[in-house]
Amino acid sequence: MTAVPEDLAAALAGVAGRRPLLVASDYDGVLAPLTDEPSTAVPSPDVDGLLARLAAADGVTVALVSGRGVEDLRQVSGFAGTYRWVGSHGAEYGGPLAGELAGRRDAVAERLAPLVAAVPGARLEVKPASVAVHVRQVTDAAAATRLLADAASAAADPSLTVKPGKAVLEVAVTDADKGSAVGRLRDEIGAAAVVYLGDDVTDEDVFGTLRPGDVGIKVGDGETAADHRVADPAAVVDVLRLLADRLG
Ligand SMILES: O=P(O)(O)OC[C@H]1O[C@H](O[C@H]2O[C@H](CO)[C@@H](O)[C@H](O)[C@H]2O)[C@H](O)[C@@H](O)[C@@H]1O
Repeated sequence: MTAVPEDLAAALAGVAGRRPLLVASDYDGVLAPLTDEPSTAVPSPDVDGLLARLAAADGVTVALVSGRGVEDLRQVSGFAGTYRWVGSHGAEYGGPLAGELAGRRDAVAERLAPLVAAVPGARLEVKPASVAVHVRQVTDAAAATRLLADAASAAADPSLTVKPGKAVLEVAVTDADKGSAVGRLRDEIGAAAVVYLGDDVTDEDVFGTLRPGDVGIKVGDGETAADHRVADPAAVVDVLRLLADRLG
């Protein structure tokens, strides 16, 4: 158990009385520690219970906002609570994606596959609205950097959105972003305040939209527009527990 930084504890105490309250979180690197293989990135056993406690509080909505597709996120997380599920960096919002996107995504995958196949350890992940080039298991750092640059060049097309992340580069066939998705949730719920936790570049799209009285929490190192920071997913568990305790 780690101590929640004092300024963050005070901010959580401030937000705990506001309703409706939206508590939204990224998944990988926040609710689940990063792993070499995406299918093994599972949360600590406490996380679902804490999220469920938050979601059970009157006037509180819990949302999972991930770069993963929603089905993948449901499976890998094993979460069973009543949450809002937003996947594919916001492209999957309130239901599955239009089928016509799959053809465009497959064309991107076809373009990137030979580049990935040429680099030992690299992997291509085909998701509902994007293709991700993973280099976490590429041992040659220069080859990994080159591959990400080559993939970005191959995806230089105004109809595509390139999203860099942790040991990954995603090429999306929509221009959805997490900031717009959280804004949409905020409006839909009429949220008086938002708590958002994230660790990666794509989460900065959310931190940049937060308003006075909201609580943005960056997990781990790196530049951020968030006002608060904790070290890792273990510290996130403590933050969720403190907030759940505050909500009663
Ligand atoms: O928005 P998130 O929920 O954080 O999802 C972002 C991406 O997460 C996954 O990749 C990342 O986590 C993997 C498992 O720990 C890790 O191996 C990889 O290096 C990370 O980039 C997922 O595979 C992607 O589809 C998500 O977009």
